[in-house]
Amino acid sequence: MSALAASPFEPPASPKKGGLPTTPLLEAVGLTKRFGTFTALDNVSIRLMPGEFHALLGENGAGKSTLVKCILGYYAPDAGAVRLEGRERTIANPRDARRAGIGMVYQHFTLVPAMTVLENLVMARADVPPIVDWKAERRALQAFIATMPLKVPLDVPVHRLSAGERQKTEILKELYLGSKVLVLDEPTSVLTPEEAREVLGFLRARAIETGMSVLLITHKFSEVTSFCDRVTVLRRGAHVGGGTVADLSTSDMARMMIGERRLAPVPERRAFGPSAAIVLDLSDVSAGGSGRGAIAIEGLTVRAGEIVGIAGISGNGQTVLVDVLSGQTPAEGGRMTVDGVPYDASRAAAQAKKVRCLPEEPLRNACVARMSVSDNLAFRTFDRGEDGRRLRLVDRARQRREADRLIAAYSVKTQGPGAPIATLSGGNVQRAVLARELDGETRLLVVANPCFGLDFGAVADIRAQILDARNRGTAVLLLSEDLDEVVALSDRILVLFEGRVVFETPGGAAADTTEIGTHMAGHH
Ligand SMILES: Nc1ncnc2c1ncn2[C@@H]1O[C@H](COP(=O)(O)OP(=O)(O)OP(=O)(O)O)[C@@H](O)[C@H]1O
Repeated sequence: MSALAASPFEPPASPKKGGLPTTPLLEAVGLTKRFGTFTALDNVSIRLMPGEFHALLGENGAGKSTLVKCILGYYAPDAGAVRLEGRERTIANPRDARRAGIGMVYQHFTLVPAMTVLENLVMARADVPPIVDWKAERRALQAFIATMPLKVPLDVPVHRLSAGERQKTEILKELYLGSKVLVLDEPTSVLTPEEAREVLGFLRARAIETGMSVLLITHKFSEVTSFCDRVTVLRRGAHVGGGTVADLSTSDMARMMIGERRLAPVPERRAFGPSAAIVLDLSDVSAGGSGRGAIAIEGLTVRAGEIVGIAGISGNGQTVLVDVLSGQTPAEGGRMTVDGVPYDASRAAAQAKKVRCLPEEPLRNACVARMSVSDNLAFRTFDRGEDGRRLRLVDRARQRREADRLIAAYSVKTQGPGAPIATLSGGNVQRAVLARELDGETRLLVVANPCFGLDFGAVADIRAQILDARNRGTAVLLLSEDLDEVVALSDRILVLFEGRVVFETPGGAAADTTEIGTHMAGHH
């Protein structure tokens, strides 16, 4: 690593946490990371003071994950250094980071599903003895948990926990392991608004109390303004601004993130009367056995030119519903039709009926990670000619032209159509899959959490695309854990609770979110 330059920082934020040391707990100076000829991180510096809650903002692909992966030892930076409490430290791998007291909570869970919370927490320790004294461990852990306002059941296997409980367990694990610097990658995306406030409020209080520093990667300005002291903004791999949150408005931060670029305007809603054709019709559809997440849907219809939003806390049947509609799980009973004809969700039926599906976690569920962006964009059409007829040989040149067109039309940030899709940032994988599924004529579109992990500019783009599809007459079934999104996009909202539709209400301004929330929580 290069010699350290003087750090390019303004003086630390106001000394409101009197008594805390003034040496930064962690300082990354001039970090640069290249992938081939592409510079993902260009001379970026960031400083975390003890007790500070620091937000890391930037569009999808700005370099946020690359920065934290360099700090945590997943990547070796090409230049720059990391200092801990004023001293330069080489963090060559994640284990070094753990030893140095740097922990991270990822968007995706890292707990072992079959093990209990207790087992997960104990086994995560760097110094697990060969023979574990479970009684003593339990006592120690119980004493630790008793001091924590976040509660999780110790003896329940992780796979039985709700998404919110798992997220809390991940955070407790980091605290139990004694992390002094905690990096959180969009931790609230799986939490209800209430849980999000609970978790962030708790961490903020803990930072002030213990001097721990928190680095929060987020796309939600409300989390920055409510919980964070300072912010660092990245754009195209470079540090483009930052400062004390109290001195910045959300439009200041937005401008740092995207410059003067304008957001996609919200398309006007075209009126389709109540007589528009019913496209999707489910009656008495059951699937998923009798366990958690199973569905038993008496009736659900979506008409042409209508967005029907499914609101619900995750784990109430959304995944099984999407799996049934996309042919991943067979329905165990009931009847499913598209345009009045029985529908079995096979690839042939989906193609014939122009049904498209965007599952959640597209990199895992809708892509082959090691294949190129171009191949992934072509999955739906690779064996079809321009006239839709089946081809015997794949037309590579056409596939490449199509990939170039989709990459441009949907602003997918990639080093080129030949790059493996796994090298794209999370938000850009989402854009690529949406490009594939939204392009062309669509009769029925099923989308699950379409804006998960997207920056605010991308959210505006994607929502506009979904509304445009509706205005062209596509029937849209939108499943989202983001209630604001369901309300904003839907013509009609259904609440899914324990696999059943328990409530129906119009969307938009007419929707009463408190009433919807009550039904989501199971109070009918
Ligand atoms: N292993 C890799 N190989 C090649 N390019 C990569 C690799 N990892 C990241 N990149 C590129 O570096 C850039 C920064 O990606 P990064 O994941 O850090 O963005 P991000 O700000 O975390 O985005 P998001 O908000 O979408 O998660 C992107 O253009 C991405 O394609």
